[in-house]
Amino acid sequence: MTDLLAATTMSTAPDAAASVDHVATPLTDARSQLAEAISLLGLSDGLHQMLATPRRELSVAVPLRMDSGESRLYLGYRVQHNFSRGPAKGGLRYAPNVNIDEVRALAMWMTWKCALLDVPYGGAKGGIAIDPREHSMAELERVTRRYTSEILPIIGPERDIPAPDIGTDEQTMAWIMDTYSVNSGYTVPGIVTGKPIALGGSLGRASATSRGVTHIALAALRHVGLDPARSTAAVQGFGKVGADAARFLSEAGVRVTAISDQYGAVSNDGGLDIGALSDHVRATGSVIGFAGAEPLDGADLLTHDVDLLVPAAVEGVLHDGNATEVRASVIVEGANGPTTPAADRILRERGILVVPDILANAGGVIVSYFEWVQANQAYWWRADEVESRLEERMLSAWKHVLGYADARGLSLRTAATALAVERVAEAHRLRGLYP
Ligand SMILES: NC(=O)C1=CN([C@@H]2O[C@H](COP(=O)(O)OP(=O)(O)OC[C@H]3O[C@@H](n4cnc5c(N)ncnc54)[C@H](OP(=O)(O)O)[C@@H]3O)[C@@H](O)[C@H]2O)C=CC1
Ligand SMILES: O=C(O)CCC(=O)C(=O)O
Repeated sequence: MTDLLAATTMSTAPDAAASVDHVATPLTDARSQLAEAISLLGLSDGLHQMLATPRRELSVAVPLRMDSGESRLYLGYRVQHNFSRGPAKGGLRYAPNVNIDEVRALAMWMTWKCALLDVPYGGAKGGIAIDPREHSMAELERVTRRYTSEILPIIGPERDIPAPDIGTDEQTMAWIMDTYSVNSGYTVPGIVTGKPIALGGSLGRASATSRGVTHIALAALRHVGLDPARSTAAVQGFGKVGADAARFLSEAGVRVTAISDQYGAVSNDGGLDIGALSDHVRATGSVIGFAGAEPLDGADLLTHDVDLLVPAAVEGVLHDGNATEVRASVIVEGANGPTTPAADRILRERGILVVPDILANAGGVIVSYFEWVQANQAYWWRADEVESRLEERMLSAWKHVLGYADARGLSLRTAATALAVERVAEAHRLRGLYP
């Protein structure tokens, strides 16, 4: 067995995992989840090695001329974890702590997400280690165009299709589409998803991840016997996913009592006014100081006394240091990788239902798939068509994962990962790539 798999196996052993959680990284977490699925499915070491290793990855140096005339250099990455079921697909992240191992983990999770939802893609992810808040729009445009030029040889509407993630948005996608199209000599709308509607984006993509999170959250609350209209929720992160998830939950009757961003949190036991909070964030850049709430420590949001917790920010926030303190009955992962394997074990022992990222936040990639299909056919769907097809896919996957988990006594994460890995393994076997 290679060192890679030896390390993976070690991190799944209960004793080792308990003692290494404080050094867990998204990549050790992702590999540990894969190892568990491989062992459950009885798949070979050879296939395990193949699925633990990205098929292709590119590291690029991205020079940026600042508005001041000064030059800076940023590191960027694009990792294509797997494309056995179709083109690689996944978001592009701009954040200061982006690194190759994080991008590898995020790309692997994309592979499982697409397989689980039966979207005909493999998994990819990209990132630049840059803080977008420190840059003007002109600087962000230059850095995006240069990064796109650097990764141009490996992306394409039939190869690898980027989309927004942390720190990027539809404007970023428009610059990528334009740079790619200029190099191709014609307009290629299918090169990215999550682009502006005016450039061939899909109605409903911007809010799709949050809509999907909400469908799953309402189903999960009902599953544990809680009436959403009498339930409370806390949401970590008030960005593209968290803000709309808070809004949709609130519209569905859930009382959202606490919300955080990277600067801290606010709470109101009577329920936060999400519209007013959004106005405050637009005006000030943070939830901090919102007049309709009390200040709350950002870390305390995760252990707030609520029925539903929606982590919708970054990886590894629920770990063995705080999982024993979580008071929610249901956790629905809007973010990718917010729960470490050690926290997963603690939460399961405590009877807390965790709906994993690869199921809960799949709404984004589902509507990205719809957008790609629409762009390729140059035929656009109505918003209600997009939304009803999204709901149908989310709830059908939820029932499938729940049934698989119940029948085998598994957690929802183990069930979802096993179902996804099984589909990817089948694609490898059918294509003759089964070692
Ligand atoms: N966008 C999408 O379609 C999808 C996104 N995801 C995942 O959802 C998560 C959020 O992505 P997205 O909403 O797009 O990103 P955004 O950049 O739009 O928002 C991220 C939010 O997280 C907040 N945040 C960052 N660090 C912390 C922290 N330590 N504690 C609390 N809040 C924090 C940010 O705060 P601030 O506002 O202060 O910067 C911001 O509100 C990521 O894990 C992403 O991979 C998953 C599926 C699809
Ligand atoms: O919409 C997409 O293609 C991918 C979104 C994404 O990055 C994710 O689901 O984590």
